[in-house]
Amino acid sequence: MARRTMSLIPHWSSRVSSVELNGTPFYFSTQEKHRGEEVPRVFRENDGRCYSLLVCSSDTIRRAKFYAELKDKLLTNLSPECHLSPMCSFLPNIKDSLLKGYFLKDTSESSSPTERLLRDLTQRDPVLVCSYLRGETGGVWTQHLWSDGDNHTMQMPKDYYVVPAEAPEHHPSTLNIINSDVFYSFEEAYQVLEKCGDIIPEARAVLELLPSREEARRKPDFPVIVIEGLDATGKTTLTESLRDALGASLLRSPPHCLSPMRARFDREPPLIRRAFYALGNYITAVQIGQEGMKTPVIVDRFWHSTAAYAIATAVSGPVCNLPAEGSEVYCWPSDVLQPSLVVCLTLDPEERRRRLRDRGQGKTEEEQELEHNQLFRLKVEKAYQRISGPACVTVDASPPADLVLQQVLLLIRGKCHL
Ligand SMILES: Nc1ncnc2c1ncn2[C@@H]1O[C@H](COP(=O)(O)OP(=O)(O)OP(=O)(O)O)[C@@H](O)[C@H]1O
Ligand SMILES: Nc1ccn([C@H]2C[C@H](O)[C@@H](COP(=O)(O)O)O2)c(=O)n1
Repeated sequence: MARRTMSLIPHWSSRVSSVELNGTPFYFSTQEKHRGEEVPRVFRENDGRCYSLLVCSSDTIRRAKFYAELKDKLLTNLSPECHLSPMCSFLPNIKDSLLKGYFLKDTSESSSPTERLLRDLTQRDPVLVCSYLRGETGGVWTQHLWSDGDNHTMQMPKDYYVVPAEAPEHHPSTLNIINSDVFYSFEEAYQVLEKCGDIIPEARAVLELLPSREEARRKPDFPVIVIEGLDATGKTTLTESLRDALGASLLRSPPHCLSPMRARFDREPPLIRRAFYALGNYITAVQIGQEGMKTPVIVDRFWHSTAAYAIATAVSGPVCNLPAEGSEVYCWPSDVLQPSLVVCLTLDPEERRRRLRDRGQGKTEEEQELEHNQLFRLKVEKAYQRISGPACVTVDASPPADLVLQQVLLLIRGKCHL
């Protein structure tokens, strides 16, 4: 913790903080001198005490695990007069500079219980705490960075004034996507699961099933057609019909061999969960390489799904917060086999809900989230459309199943000479 804190201090006053109040971000920064700026929105009309908690550790697994637990830990131990809002701190436009945490307003009578809890956290956990004090007149607020538990002699910077800051050009939640949410090489995803081996036994089981990097890149002789789309858009129905119509092999990502471990990884924080799905694509790629030497191959979900769901989860707020079209975030990894054609099935939300209802099966938490959260669904669809190399061809899946099949067969015949 101390090493990570120390490395933050030289750039401390260049950092911008964002606090989300009812889904809207409010930005503030800090500076040594006060030049008459107004009080940032989050501190206005505030008669409570304010604190910020940012999770920071150079150990990425520890950081991800602790952030995932922090909210529950705070809600369980803080008094009901404490109000938490999601918060982050970042260096504008600097990749990997995002720190996530919570902003805490405490309106209880005594500061002691909250401060005792926060002090305990700084001593045991990878968290950086600041308290904010209102000046006598209420016209200025200052930020005080607490020293961490294991380094009492650390030279702390002086208190800073907090002032409003402009919204950044790129939404802060996009800064850490690469290799935290989306993995662009086998090595990067492998390293995450390798580091988890001691705490998640299933991670070791996954590593044992992995192929070599060369195997995952082997290009088959026959065309490879990937079918993508949200849950219940008709992927299973279509992929099975395509298999029969083309005499093709049918594969899926994640592959069947990972099914016993999947539920465990679905409960893990995004860093670990996404590394699992990323590695699943490399196993499927090897199977494609083998089957594709004998027959055409149809694949139910592949890298488009892994990237689109990860990006949509990582980026908070509306669709316009997503990285713009052409961003490197949407680029296909150079070590994953490129399909000949990717088809993305789309369906209007009402019909999708009807099909989900009719099917009535259990769903992953993320799929339940999709059902409830229109914004998330729009972000997944937009991310699908922005992924390039190969891009996906969108097909309306609302006609009857045999018509959807005919339309996709036409696309395949046009693109793959089958
Ligand atoms: N073109 C269609 N018209 C009407 N109903 C359809 C059509 N295609 C599929 N369905 C029905 O919609 C439901 C969902 O289809 P399916 O299981 O193929 O979707 P899926 O995309 O594979 O879902 P998941 O990703 O959750 O596995 C099923 O009950 C299926 O019979
Ligand atoms: N290649 C893949 C396949 C799936 N996922 C994730 C994305 C969703 O959370 C979920 C959807 O899968 P389904 O319920 O349709 O089996 O799995 C992924 O990240 N990469």
